[in-house]
Amino acid sequence: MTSTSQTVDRAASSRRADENPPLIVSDLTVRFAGLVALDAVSFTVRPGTVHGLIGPNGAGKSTCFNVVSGVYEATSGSVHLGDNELTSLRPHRIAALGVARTFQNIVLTRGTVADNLMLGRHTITRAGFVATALRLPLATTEQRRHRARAREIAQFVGLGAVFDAPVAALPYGDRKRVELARALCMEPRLLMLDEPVAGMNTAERAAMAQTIEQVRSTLDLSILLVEHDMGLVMRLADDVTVLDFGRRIAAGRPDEVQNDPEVVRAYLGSGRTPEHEEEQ
Ligand SMILES: Nc1ncnc2c1ncn2[C@@H]1O[C@H](COP(=O)(O)OP(=O)(O)OP(=O)(O)O)[C@@H](O)[C@H]1O
Repeated sequence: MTSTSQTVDRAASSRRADENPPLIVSDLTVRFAGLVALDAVSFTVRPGTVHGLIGPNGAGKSTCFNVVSGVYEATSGSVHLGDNELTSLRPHRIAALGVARTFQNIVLTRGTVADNLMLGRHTITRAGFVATALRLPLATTEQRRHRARAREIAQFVGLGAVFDAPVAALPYGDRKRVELARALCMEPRLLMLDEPVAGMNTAERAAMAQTIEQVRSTLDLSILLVEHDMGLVMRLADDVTVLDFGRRIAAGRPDEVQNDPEVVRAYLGSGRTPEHEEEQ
């Protein structure tokens, strides 16, 4: 383990054991006008595990992400992070409980890597806006502490050398890493990764997979992973839930669901197979 991951690890292990609760999705239903995007979907992300949420296009994966992070309202059902019911909360309250997400289509083009990572720290900054703007001593000390932590996290995901560089100047793969680092800067208990390797070339995918493995083995958090690259899901996930037309059609270990006849049928119906999803 590198000295950077030891530092990041120390911060994570200083948390209490009960600070990594399960995410429990129960009978979640979302309707848009006449369309049922999610139909009584249930699954649990066990603490400290990687849970893959997969399915063909339009299966309901993003809808599920959007409900968990508070962007969409559930029609019925519930989402709990430990004892906390998330379905009635606004996105910033859910983020404050330790749920951080990355976005499929990144739009990071402004500011430096450091600026973007400090946005992630914002949810856990105690000093108020006015105190920070007036550069009051306590706020200045806290800002310095947050910046040091942001730099550690940048180093952890391999962005240490470009910490002060403008995001717009970075290659695509590194911008996806900024998105991951921004989410990690929120010190999440649940990290939701929405297609973390979409649009990447083979080398970038392999490097990102390694980084996610390192995040998982070093930090005390759970990961909910939506990804079309089945190779990545099979490599990283402990459990997998498969959706099709908003319904859960299979759940279990990656090797179990990959060979499930209903999963194969769903992917064949969509014109792809689970094994070949990454080649789309
Ligand atoms: N805001 C919305 N308004 C109306 N329909 C929506 C909305 N968001 C999603 N849908 C519909 O809900 C269904 C599920 O979409 P969703 O984006 O959740 O699927 P997905 O599994 O994430 O697909 P992909 O892999 O293509 O991202 C689709 O039929 C989609 O058109």
